[in-house]
This record gives sequence, structure tokens and C-alpha cells, in this order.
Amino acid sequence: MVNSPVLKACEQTEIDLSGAADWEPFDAPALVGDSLRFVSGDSRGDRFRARYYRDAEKHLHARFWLGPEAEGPPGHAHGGAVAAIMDEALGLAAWAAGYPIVVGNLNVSFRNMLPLKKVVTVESRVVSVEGRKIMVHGRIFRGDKTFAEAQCLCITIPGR
Ligand SMILES: CC(C)(COP(=O)(O)OP(=O)(O)OC[C@H]1O[C@@H](n2cnc3c(N)ncnc32)[C@H](O)[C@@H]1OP(=O)(O)O)[C@@H](O)C(=O)NCCC(=O)NCCSC(=O)Cc1ccccc1
Repeated sequence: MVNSPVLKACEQTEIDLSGAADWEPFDAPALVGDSLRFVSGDSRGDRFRARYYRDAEKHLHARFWLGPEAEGPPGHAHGGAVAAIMDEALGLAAWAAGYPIVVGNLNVSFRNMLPLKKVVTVESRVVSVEGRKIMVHGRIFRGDKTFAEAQCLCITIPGR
């Protein structure tokens, strides 16, 4: 049961996570199952709310909203919350490109503090494939402000 008035207000608020006109909704759980629930599994939660999309070139995008439960510095996202988004979104980008992977290495640069209760966009791109090593780059931004950038080395799972 939620007791805090701040959290109650969030739970009751619809957040607009709609995508750009040329994006198609992407059913991430259908591809990778429950392993996404840590970050994006609770569409009415007070930590993360997310929706995934793919553009015409099949690049993965996401709209994310971070609520009060993701707080680090006052009013802003915890670094671990930002890293968790990168881990999920960039790993998922590799899966969506056809590579069943786990993340082997994730390098996150925190460029600006990310405000809570604002919708931000995550963009991602598979930049190289070398044997089992899939390199994915990503960025979290809103308008012309970048909050974080990441390089994610994904390793394909043998036998998948
Ligand atoms: C599987 C592996 C990553 C690699 O082990 P093995 O199979 O024994 O393979 P091996 O060690 O032979 O490496 C192959 C090649 O790769 C290279 N390389 C490897 N690592 C690194 C590195 N760190 N840095 C640099 N390079 C590295 C290595 O040098 C080699 O290169 P080479 O061919 O010689 O040129 C293992 O360490 C592991 O399970 N780690 C835990 C992963 C984990 O728990 N992740 C978190 C959960 S997943 C998640 O949350 C995301 C998610 C989101 C959405 C949806 C789904 C998931």
C-alpha cells in the first residue's frame, strides 16, 4: 500500500510516453521475457516508466520517465538508475537487432543531472559486431540536453 502523498499522486498520474510519428511500438517482453521487469516492468510505478519503439531503420528508442523512487541528488535521478536504464535499453537494442546477449561491460558518462518527473528519450545504435562482441552506443536526452551517454559491450550467449 502506498502511504506517501507524493507517491500516491504519481501512481494516479498518466505519463505521456508516446513516440515520434515514425516509430513503431516494440514489444520488448515478447522478445526477452521477464528479465526486463527490474527497470521497465511496472508501467504505473514510481521508479521507472518506459515504452520502447523502433524506427523505420529498426533502431531501438525508448521514452522513459523517472519518478521519486529513482531519486539520487535532490529532484534528480540516481546514477544507478541511469546506469540501469542504459543496461536494459542498450542490451535490448542488441537483442532487437537479432543478437541474444548479456552485457559484459557498460561504460556510462553522466553529462548532466537528469530531472525526475520529466519524459526523456533513449536512443541506441549497434555500432559494431565482431564475433561474439556486439558494441552498442546510447544516449539519454531531452530536447538538446544530453543527460548520459554509454558504450555497452554485449556478448552473445553461446548456443542461443
Ligand atoms: C558471457 C560473458 C559476458 C562472457 O563470458 P564467456 O562466454 O566465457 O566469454 P569470454 O570471456 O571468452 O568472452 C568472449 C569475448 O568477449 C570479451 N569480453 C567478455 N567480457 C568482456 C568485458 N567485460 N570487457 C571486455 N571484453 C570482454 C572477451 O575478451 C572475448 O573476446 P575475444 O573473443 O577473446 O576477442 C560472462 O562474462 C558473463 O556471463 N558475465 C556476466 C554478464 C551479466 O551478468 N550481465 C548482466 C546481466 S545482462 C543485462 O542486464 C542486460 C540485458 C538487457 C536486456 C536484455 C537482456 C539482458
